[in-house]
Amino acid sequence: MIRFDHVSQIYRGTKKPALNRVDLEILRGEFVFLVGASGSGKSSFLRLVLKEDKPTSGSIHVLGQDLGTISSRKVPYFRRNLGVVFQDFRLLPNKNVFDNVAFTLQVIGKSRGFIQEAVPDVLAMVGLNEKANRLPHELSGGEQQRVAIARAVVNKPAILLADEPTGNLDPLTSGGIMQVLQRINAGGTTVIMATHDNAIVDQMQRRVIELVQGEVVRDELEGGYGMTAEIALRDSGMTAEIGIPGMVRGSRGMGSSTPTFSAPVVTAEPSSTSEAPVAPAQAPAAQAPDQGEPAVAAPAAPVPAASAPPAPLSATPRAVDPVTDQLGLAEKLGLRAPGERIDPAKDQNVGPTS
Ligand SMILES: Nc1ncnc2c1ncn2[C@@H]1O[C@H](COP(=O)(O)OP(=O)(O)OP(=O)(O)O)[C@@H](O)[C@H]1O
Repeated sequence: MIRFDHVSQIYRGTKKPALNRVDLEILRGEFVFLVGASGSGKSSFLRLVLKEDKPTSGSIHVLGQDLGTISSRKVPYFRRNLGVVFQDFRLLPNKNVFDNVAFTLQVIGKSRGFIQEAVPDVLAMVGLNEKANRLPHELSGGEQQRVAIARAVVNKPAILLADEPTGNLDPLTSGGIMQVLQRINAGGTTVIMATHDNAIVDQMQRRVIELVQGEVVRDELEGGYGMTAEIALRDSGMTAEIGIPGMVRGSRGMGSSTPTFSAPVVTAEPSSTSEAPVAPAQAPAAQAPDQGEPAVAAPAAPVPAASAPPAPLSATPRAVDPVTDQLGLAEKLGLRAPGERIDPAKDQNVGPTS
């Protein structure tokens, strides 16, 4: 599903590779944590999967396509297979929850009927069906992240890329977000999550790929956060305890005491706009536990497998252009090829009918 062959990334003006001869394969349906100290190359990896950057050397295959040969005209179509979630949510502040999620579908030209069915389904999946008419600023941080996740998966992406999705949330709220991501993964979507959240990684015991200075130093099927990454985390003062409902905090995974390299794991295939993004409602440390965090509805069906608005993944906190209009944002998110037109009739009157 995703294969990196000898991939290196050296940014212009730098000497040290952000990624250094990375070889790995991620199979359909896997849940993978990307861990490593700040600057170890996690976001660079995600940007390459999204074809937001081109590697300096090596080849990348995603969903059977050699990213080196996809024409720029086809990139927006390729990206519709990928959903992306960010630490800072990036919701459209003047649109309600329904319309934030519907926006992705409108941009790719889905019919009003499709939107009216798909959006409530995905909002129920993330536990927000009661809040379809709320504006982002009327939601807690955890709820805003659920909207962002709903938007990312409403078009059933095969792959969900999450760049520190719990980075702005308190531990309890983070646990709720992880439940949602687990549910999405259980529906068959491959999830790749870059994180500094050692407690989540230790608790989930999923595949862990650890990067140190752009090199894969550990690739474990059921790993913990790992000592190298943890030391870096401790030095930065960013540690947390979490509680993922239904999960017992287990012992550390092998390799947590000493970073070891093991061959990439093989797991079984699963069965199966004028608005700028809104910033987190509260600062991470100051945010109170998400009291209104909804109990998430049981998955009625496998979660829709593609497309978040693949917004650019950037290494540093992203500056937001407040004057970006919807058309510009859609193009920027890679949902539409530059110059591609959409039917304006489909762009209007999308919202809950009740
Ligand atoms: N656009 C860029 N131009 C130059 N250097 C870059 C660029 N983006 C990233 N880098 C450098 O590449 C290295 C890897 O950065 P990257 O953002 O991938 O790390 P990261 O593991 O995601 O870090 P963090 O956890 O802080 O988000 C760092 O040394 C960073 O400074």
